[in-house]
Amino acid sequence: MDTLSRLERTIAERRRADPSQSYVATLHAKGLPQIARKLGEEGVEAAIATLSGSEAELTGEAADILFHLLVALDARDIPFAEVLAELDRREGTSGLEEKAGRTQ
Ligand SMILES: N=c1c2ncn([C@@H]3O[C@H](COP(=O)(O)OP(=O)(O)OP(=O)(O)O)[C@@H](O)[C@H]3O)c2ncn1[C@@H]1O[C@H](COP(=O)(O)O)[C@@H](O)[C@H]1O
Repeated sequence: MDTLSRLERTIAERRRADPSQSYVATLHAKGLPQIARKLGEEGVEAAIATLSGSEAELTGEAADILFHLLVALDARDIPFAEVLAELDRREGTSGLEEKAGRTQ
């Protein structure tokens, strides 16, 4: 099992844990708005690190954003496999075609 799949499984397990013992459970106890807020914050922090952070800082922010994205997907009951399937669907199609399809 790969790293993201293992993390996805851990996050699903920790969802119902004691919030005093689990960061994932703490996020769930605070609700979907907090889960969405953390994902947004991590996105901004990753963007800032892209512009002005060290390689280590951007690597850390990238890990944070993947973690918080998996928490958000789990909270909405969307398997990560569905995201991968969507990427597979786009494979071989130019990003410009994809963009044009979305604006039609
Ligand atoms: N990969 C992660 C992971 N990455 C980042 N984080 C947490 O995400 C938060 C990042 O938010 P910030 O940088 O804003 O830090 P913060 O101010 O402490 O966060 P907030 O209090 O504002 O939420 C930090 O608290 C990190 O500890 C993670 N917490 C957990 N995991 C994984 O999830 C598993 C389950 O964790 P628990 O639910 O705690 O058992 C762990 O074993 C890890 O594998």
